[in-house]
Amino acid sequence: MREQWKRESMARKWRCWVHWVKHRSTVLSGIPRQGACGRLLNQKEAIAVDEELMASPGFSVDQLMELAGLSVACAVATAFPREQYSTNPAVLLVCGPGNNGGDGLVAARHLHHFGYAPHVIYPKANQKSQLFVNLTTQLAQLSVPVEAALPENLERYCVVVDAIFGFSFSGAVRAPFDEIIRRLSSGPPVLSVDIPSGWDVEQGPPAEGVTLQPGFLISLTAPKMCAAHFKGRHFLGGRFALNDLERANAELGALLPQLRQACQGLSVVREAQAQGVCASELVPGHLPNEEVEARHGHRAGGKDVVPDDALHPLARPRQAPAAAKWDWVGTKGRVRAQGPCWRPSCPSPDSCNAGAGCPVHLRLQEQHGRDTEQYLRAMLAEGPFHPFSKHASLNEVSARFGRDVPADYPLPVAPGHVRKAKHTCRRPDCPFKGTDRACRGGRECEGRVRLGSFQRVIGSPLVFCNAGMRIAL
Ligand SMILES: NC(=O)C1=CN([C@@H]2O[C@H](COP(=O)(O)OP(=O)(O)OC[C@H]3O[C@@H](n4cnc5c(N)ncnc54)[C@H](O)[C@@H]3O)[C@@H](O)[C@H]2O)[C@@H](O)CC1
Ligand SMILES: [K+]
Repeated sequence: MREQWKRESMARKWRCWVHWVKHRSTVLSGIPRQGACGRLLNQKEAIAVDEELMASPGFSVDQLMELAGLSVACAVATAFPREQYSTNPAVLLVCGPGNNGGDGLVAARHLHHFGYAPHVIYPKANQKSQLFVNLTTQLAQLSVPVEAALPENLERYCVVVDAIFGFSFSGAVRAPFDEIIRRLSSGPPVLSVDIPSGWDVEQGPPAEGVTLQPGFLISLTAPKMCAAHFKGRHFLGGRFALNDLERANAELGALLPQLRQACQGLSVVREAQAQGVCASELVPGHLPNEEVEARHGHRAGGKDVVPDDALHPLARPRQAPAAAKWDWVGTKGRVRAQGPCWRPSCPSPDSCNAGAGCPVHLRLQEQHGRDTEQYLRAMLAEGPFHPFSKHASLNEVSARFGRDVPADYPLPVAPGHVRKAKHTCRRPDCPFKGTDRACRGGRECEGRVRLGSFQRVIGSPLVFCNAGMRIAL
């Protein structure tokens, strides 16, 4: 009986699995299904999506490139906000011979308008296509430098945009890009467009040789398989995906609410920059082996290039909440420490909030007596009273004269609302007995008696008063 139940259960599971696989493989129209991973696009799928976009919805290359380039510029503006720099931050854009390079040329134009100082390196300029000739002419008219060779000093750039190779790259990197990639691998942080240059579109970084390890990646339309090996901060740009593709790609589908908020062609660029809307950051967990901790971009030039507060909220390192500090229990309840003590002579400013436990307050009280005029003057010379202090009304005097209260300025020695405390301590050895300091026993008596202050109060001998016992030290 049990065996039969097991067999039926296995058969049920198998039928479910077959149904799921069949359903999944019938969604993408016009996109090769062999090797489809469902999560990340392989090279053939990426090319097919490109062709599909141009064939049926009739996107032109110019359109796609313009939107892709704008997304790249927005990703740069999000990762390296313009406001963090006093002058126009220099951005180096290294552009390759294909459309990936074209994205870089478009991004350079947008970055110029965003207030950055783009510098384009375009070693194998495409002179045959009118589109590329137009893009370089547009840059020339904005006085954006376009050169063939990588500059000697890369340190002055806040980020390098790697627009060398995209999803059509294959084989080993040929000259002159091999030397360029070698130099970029040890320079400033790198933001790769669609594919980190030199990486296999499906397998990821090459097993040997110098490898570019970008701290930032912006995938266009949908992440490709090599993105599974990427451990930096990941953006998604170029929102012209087909509905079929969105439906088929579960992870892309999960991102749709985020993508929908965004608008790729916002006319108000500042708003687009501020919200980072043109390039949506992927949430952790999107990629199969992505770890939240790996999203810092540490590997970009070996520096921690992304400040924690610039990370996606889910990717920020978790910090233990600061332990609540309590200063003293007063008649108004527990007073939370608000910050360091403001009194310059306070020996423990970090643990004291200038309240009743402040060593300065205790010292002056012992020195001049409780609530005496000398005490009040000495305290005002140290700064204002704690807002919960019974003398807080004297802070007006402090606000008026600062710490130099004139000697002839009358101070209310015993504020009317303050009841004079009675000495109720019943310890025979209470050090405050007979002094003008009223002790109510208990913790007040025990806790406030310190060796030094005790000596000052009663001179000698050194005696510690504790629960009525007399202990000679
Ligand atoms: N569908 C999309 O989402 C869009 C894609 N676009 C961009 O277009 C890119 C693809 O463009 P392309 O198909 O033109 O190809 P690539 O830009 O990837 O580059 C192809 C060029 O690289 C050269 N090349 C290939 N392997 C090489 C090697 N080992 N050493 C030296 N040179 C090599 C080829 O000779 C060719 O000139 C994408 O990655 C993306 O950046 C965007 O422009 C538009 C929208
Ligand atoms: K690239």
